[in-house]
Amino acid sequence: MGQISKRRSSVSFDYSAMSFTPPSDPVNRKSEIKVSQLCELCHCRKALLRRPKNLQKVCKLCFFHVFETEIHNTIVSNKLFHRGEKVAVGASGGKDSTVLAYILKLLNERHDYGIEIILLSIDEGIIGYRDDSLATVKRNQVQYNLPLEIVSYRDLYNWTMDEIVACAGVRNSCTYCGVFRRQALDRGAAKLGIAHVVTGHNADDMAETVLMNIFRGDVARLEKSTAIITQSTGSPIKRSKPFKYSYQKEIVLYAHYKKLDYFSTECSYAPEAFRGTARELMKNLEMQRPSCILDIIHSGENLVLKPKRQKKISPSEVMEVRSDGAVSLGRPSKFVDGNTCERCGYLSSNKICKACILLEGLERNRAKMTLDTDTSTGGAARLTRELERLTF
Ligand SMILES: Nc1ncnc2c1ncn2[C@@H]1O[C@H](COP(=O)(O)OP(=O)(O)OP(=O)(O)O)[C@@H](O)[C@H]1O
Repeated sequence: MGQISKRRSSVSFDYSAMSFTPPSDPVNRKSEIKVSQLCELCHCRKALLRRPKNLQKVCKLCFFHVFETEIHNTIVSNKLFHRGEKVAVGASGGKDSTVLAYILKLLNERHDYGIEIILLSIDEGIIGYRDDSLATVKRNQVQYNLPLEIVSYRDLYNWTMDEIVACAGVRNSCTYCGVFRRQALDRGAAKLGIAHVVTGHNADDMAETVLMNIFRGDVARLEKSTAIITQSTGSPIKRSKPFKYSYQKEIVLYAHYKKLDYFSTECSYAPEAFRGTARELMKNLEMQRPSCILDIIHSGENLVLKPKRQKKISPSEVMEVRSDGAVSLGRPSKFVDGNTCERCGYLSSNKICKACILLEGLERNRAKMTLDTDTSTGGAARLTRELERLTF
C-alpha cells in the first residue's frame, strides 16, 4: 500500500507542456484511427468494410487488391487461358458479367495473359428488361473499349421470350430461356471463331446448384456442378467460371466502390422457384457461417460417385414438351461426340437437340392457339395443314 502511494507521488506531470484536446471540443478534435479500426491487411489505412467471405476488416484499396488477386489466382491455378486465345465474355449487363468484363480486361493488362476479350450478348427478346440491360452492355463496350456482338433469339429461333411466355406460360420460362441461351452463346461464339466463353457465375450460384442437385438426388448433375470448366460433349466451345470462388456480396461491393455501370433489375419473368428456395436456405446458413458457400463447393468438389453403368436413352426420354408448354427434363443421355442435330444441324449429343425439341413443342402450341382463336370456316383446314407441316 505504502509503495503504491510512493509511486504515485513520484510521478510529476508537466500539464502545461501537454496539448490537451477535450473529447467534446468539435473544432480541435483530431481524427485518429483506433487500432481496432485499422485495415487488417495493410495495418495503416482505415478499414471500410468487412469482407463477407471471412469477415476480415479491410480498407478499400486492400479489398480491391485481394479481390482481384483471388480471381487471378483462380485463373492461373486452373489454367483457364492460354496466350493468343480469343475469349468471349457472356455479357448480360448485370453486376456479375459487368465486373467480370472489367476485371478480365484489368488482369489481362496487369499480368499479360495475352488474350483477346470480346463481349457477347444474347438478346432473349424481353421488353422492359433485356433491351434496357443491353443498353448498359453497349455503354460498357465504350467504357472498356471492347468489341461487342449481340445475337438474338429472334434471329436464331424466330421466337422471342415474350412470345414464348405468351404461348407456353411463365412457369417454364427459365427452362426455355436456359436451353436457348446456352445454345445461343455457343452459336454466337462459333460465329466469331471463338472457342471459349466465360460467364459471371459466382460462388453463390455454384453452391445453390450443388444444394439443388442434392435435394433432387440428381447425382449425374451433382458431379459436374462444381467444374470450373465445362464443355458439352460434341461442342468445340468450352465455358469457364472465373468467379467460381467469388462471393456475390463481394462482387456487388466491388462494382459499387469501383462505380461500375451495371443494370440491376431482375428478369421480369418468374425466377426459378426451386433455386429461390435453395438460395434462401443458403443465405440463412451464410448468416451463421460465412464460409458455408465455399464449404458447400468444397464438398461438391470432393464427392466422388461410384461408377455406374448407364442405359442408352432416346431423345424423347431426355426431354418432353407437354401440350400446355410444360417441359420435363429427364435424365441426361449418354453423350456422343461429334453428333449434329438432324434438324438445325448444330452440334448436339442427341439426334435432335434440346432447342429443336422445345421449338417443336412451341410451334405445336402456336398452331393450336391459332385454331382456338380462329373462328373462320377455313381455320380448321389451315390448322390441319399447319400441324402436318410441323410433324417432323
Ligand atoms: N443475355 C445474356 N447474354 C450473355 N450472357 C449472359 C446472358 N444472360 C446470362 N449470361 C451469362 O450467364 C451468367 C449467369 O447468368 P444469370 O442469369 O445467372 O445472371 P446473374 O447471376 O444475374 O448474372 P449477371 O449479374 O451477370 O446478369 C452471367 O453472368 C453472364 O455471364
